[in-house]
Amino acid sequence: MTAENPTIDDSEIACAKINLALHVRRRLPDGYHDIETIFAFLDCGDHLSVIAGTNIELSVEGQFSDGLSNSDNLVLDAARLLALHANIDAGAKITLDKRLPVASGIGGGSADAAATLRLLNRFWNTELSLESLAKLSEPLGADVPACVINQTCHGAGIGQDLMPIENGKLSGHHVLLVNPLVPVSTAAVFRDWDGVDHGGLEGSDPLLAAMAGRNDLQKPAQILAPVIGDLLSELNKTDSVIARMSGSGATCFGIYETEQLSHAAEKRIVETLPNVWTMVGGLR
Ligand SMILES: C[C@](O)(CO)[C@H](O)COP(=O)(O)OP(=O)(O)OC[C@H]1O[C@@H](n2ccc(N)nc2=O)[C@H](O)[C@@H]1O
Ligand SMILES: Nc1ncnc2c1ncn2[C@@H]1O[C@H](COP(=O)(O)OP(=O)(O)OP(=O)(O)O)[C@@H](O)[C@H]1O
Repeated sequence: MTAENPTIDDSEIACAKINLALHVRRRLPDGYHDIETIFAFLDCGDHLSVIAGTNIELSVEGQFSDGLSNSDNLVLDAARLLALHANIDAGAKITLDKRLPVASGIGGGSADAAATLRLLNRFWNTELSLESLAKLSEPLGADVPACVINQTCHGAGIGQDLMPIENGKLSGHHVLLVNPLVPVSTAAVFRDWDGVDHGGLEGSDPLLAAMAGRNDLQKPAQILAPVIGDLLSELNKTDSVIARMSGSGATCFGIYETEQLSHAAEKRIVETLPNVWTMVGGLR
């Protein structure tokens, strides 16, 4: 067993998260916001692996490792949180292969923290249920519990009141992610939200609810990163059933009925837009 050739038990995918719709309802006294959202997850993302070690250590590699710390990282926060909670003096040498752009609205650090909890829960035999891991993860960030659950969920509160939902009409669809390689700060985007409650989500089928919904953070994000408008306009020219910004941006996604259509859209997008990062995946 090596980090280069991990067995399934020693590795975990930090699946990219998208917000099929994101309605901001209210600013809270602590500066956070009540939202209503539908989280969905791709079957691809960052890769984590672990081997035995005396201390909890992290090494970061991969396309987006530049500038990411191996000492101040959500992966380490998650590992320490689990060790403390389980009251164990365990070590782990973790490797993070960073494939998702940083500060991009698709989970990133949140998905890494969540994957760390699932991975170490197996590696250390701490045997917490997924629901307990999700609860434990709340202090790590608003998106982390949903990333722990790692399946389509309705989210309320600050995004941590979760209800898993069936994929319904979304089943079998594929997703194209497009990021303009411009980092966007989540806090800055929430700060510029217009402060108006435009209403909640309607309907229970995630695809239909998403189609009827919106992303209230698009406007403020697009002021910070105008290129979001170009991404959406190009995605809308493909065969997507929905094209929308995810989270606080700047990543936008298209949803397609087949894998073939998602790859055709990716080809078109990279031919049209210079300097974008793309990823295609199935929905979990
Ligand atoms: C935009 C979303 O990605 C949608 O799923 C999330 O709401 C953000 O989740 P996240 O990145 O895990 O957020 P955190 O790391 O907890 O918070 C980053 C910053 O975003 C703002 N924030 C986040 C979540 C929320 N419901 N309201 C907020 O106002 C706060 O200013 C906070 O300081
Ligand atoms: N493992 C990690 N991967 C990415 N960012 C991390 C990680 N650990 C800590 N961070 C910090 O978290 C910040 C937010 O990055 P992240 O990629 O999680 O944002 P995001 O994609 O906007 O997430 P979300 O969709 O949850 O809002 C970064 O500026 C980075 O410094």
